[in-house]
Amino acid sequence: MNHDKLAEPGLPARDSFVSGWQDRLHLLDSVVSTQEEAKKLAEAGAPEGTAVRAEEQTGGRGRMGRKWHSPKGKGIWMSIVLRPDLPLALTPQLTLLAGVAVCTAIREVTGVPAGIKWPNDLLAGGRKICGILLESCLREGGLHYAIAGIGISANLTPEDYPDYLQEVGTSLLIEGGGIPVDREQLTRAVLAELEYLYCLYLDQGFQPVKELWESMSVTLGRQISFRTAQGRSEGKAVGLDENGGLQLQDEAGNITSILSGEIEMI
Ligand SMILES: O=C(O)CCCC[C@@H]1SC[C@@H]2NC(=O)N[C@@H]21
Repeated sequence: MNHDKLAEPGLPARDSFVSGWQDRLHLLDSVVSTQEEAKKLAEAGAPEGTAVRAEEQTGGRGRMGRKWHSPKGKGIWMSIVLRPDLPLALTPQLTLLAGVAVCTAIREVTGVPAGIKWPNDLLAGGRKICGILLESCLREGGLHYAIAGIGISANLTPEDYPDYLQEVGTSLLIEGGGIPVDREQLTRAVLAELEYLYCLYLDQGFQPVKELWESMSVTLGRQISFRTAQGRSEGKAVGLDENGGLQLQDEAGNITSILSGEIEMI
């Protein structure tokens, strides 16, 4: 890992940071899912930062077994190999890290005021513009590698969305007043941000990522409804815990964390 790129102490010198991950990008045309393509590369020993982007996914997948709509030439459908030396319990932090990186890149390149809904959705205008899927491969009970899948709805028009996504999905094109996104520029920015933040994380731990995530969150301060084994429950989102779980405060002031799952902001 390029620790020599990080200035010490404090935050790294961003201006002098040169991304190497941009040179490890494989561009493909049509694939079932870039997650599978990245896994093949990881199994063959590809170094971390190796990325696969496809023009189209015929079987793009989201969290919880959902399909991910990935029409040809319209988005950034990309998966990146990560090989952190990390306890399994901390892998959710990587999802949050990826969210911060993509949110930063989107704001910088397009000016669209994206925000992060815990844990991994990027929203603009209250609708989803990006989803992140982190899949872990285990070996001998530990993390062997992780694949960070990033789906950014860049240049989709309203007509590109099937009926079931019309109300919930949007794109950078729509939210940016009809200005098409340069997908190559945004891809490079995402990889540079991701590499930078990942180096920072390995060097300094979760705290800097946590603070950035909290500053970009559209979840904090909101009343949240979430599903538990006992049914639905509610609380006010007040912060992230040290593992990346969402801290919720109930009416009595008690704080508990949720580590995974889906929330609704009410
Ligand atoms: O919000 C979600 O449910 C996560 C969506 C992740 C989609 C991306 S697109 C690139 C990569 N390949 C996939 O099949 N899924 C991820």
